[in-house]
Amino acid sequence: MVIKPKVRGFICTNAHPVGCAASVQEQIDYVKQQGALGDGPKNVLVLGCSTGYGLASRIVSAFGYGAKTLGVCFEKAPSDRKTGTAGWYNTAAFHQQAQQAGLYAKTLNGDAFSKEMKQQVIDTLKADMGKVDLVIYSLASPRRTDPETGEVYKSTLKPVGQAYKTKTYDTDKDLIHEVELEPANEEEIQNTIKVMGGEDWELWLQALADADLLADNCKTTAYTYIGKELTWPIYGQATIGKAKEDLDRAAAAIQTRHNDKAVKAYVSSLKALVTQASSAIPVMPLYISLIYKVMKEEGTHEGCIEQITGLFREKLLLENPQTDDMNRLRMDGKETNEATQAKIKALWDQVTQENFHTLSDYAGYHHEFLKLFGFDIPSVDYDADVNPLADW
Ligand SMILES: NC(=O)c1ccc[n+]([C@@H]2O[C@H](COP(=O)([O-])OP(=O)(O)OC[C@H]3O[C@@H](n4cnc5c(N)ncnc54)[C@H](O)[C@@H]3O)[C@@H](O)[C@H]2O)c1
Repeated sequence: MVIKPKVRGFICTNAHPVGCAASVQEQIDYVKQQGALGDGPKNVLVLGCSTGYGLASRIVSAFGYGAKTLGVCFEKAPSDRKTGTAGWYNTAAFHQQAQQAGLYAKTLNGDAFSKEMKQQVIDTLKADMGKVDLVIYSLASPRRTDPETGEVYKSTLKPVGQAYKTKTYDTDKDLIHEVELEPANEEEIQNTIKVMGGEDWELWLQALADADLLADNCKTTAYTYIGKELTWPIYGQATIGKAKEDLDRAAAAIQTRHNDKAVKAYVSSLKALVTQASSAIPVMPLYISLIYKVMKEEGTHEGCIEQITGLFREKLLLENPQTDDMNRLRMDGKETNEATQAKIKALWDQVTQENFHTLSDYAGYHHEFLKLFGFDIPSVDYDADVNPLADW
């Protein structure tokens, strides 16, 4: 099968197995180039392990620290006629590399919010790995089925309190235009918290504790985006921000609840990057195209793998890491500092349909977007016939 990108709106509906493998390889190579990372986790559970920040966390754990990794993801398998999702191919490529390197890796594909998946993870840990010393919570999902009631909750991306009018960039139509986003009602806010808040993170830690699978001094982190004034109305202070605030509550609750094991639970704030999750958020493609421009000029541009390598090395794995006043680990300083934000704000105010492609790094954004699905990678021959089937 010859596979070319099929982009629909903010998503690409297919993926390239060879391209995904090349992009996983690139991340592994980056980690290996860092040399010895020192002492680290031995048994890592990564929830949301197949793309974006979760995949990078898994790669750093395995190839940076030699850890055994158990991953959970929600991906579609390929068939003879249809490609699998990028996360499927990334996972297949990760397994191939891990096997070659003699690293234990197992991945369970299914709904991480369900009781069944928690049980499968527990059974796998008991059979193969034993207690975990690091749990990464990196799920990004538009919906969640409550494991007790079966009710399905959907998250929304809306401002809170008042309507918000802003510039946005429509990647599909190549158009800068104004959007007015209506504020969420209370039910929409609560539903978003139910999906992207901390409840499921707490349930995971509780399930592991009940099965006696938390190692002493186990660390756990969930990822957040805090951002600044430009993104607050649609992120930090919006429905998704309310859900992320709930992670702060959950982190404190996890530490108190699992104090007997001296569990350390942190929310880690990462920088804005092109991932499947962020491309779906209004305003983010415009904002990210502008920060790519500014941060590349400043020499501070980073991708998922650089952010996560830094997080592990400089913060998460330290005994007493520096935190902000909410006990969060901050890796977003190069984006959110006043000087960088001022440059982005200046571009933001100037940007129009006419100057967008020169003022912003949309070319860089678009390249990264295609790369998420294994496309636009120079070393890959996209005219070649490839086998869409892959497994792990
Ligand atoms: N992308 C950014 O700019 C950014 C910035 C800071 C923080 N974050 C946060 O990082 C976390 C990960 O986001 P990402 O951007 O890497 O997203 P992503 O879309 O690349 O990854 C999401 C992962 O969750 C898995 N997943 C989704 N639903 C699932 C389910 N029901 N069961 C099992 N697995 C499921 C997917 O398979 C995938 O592995 C999120 O909490 C996000 O808010 C993202």
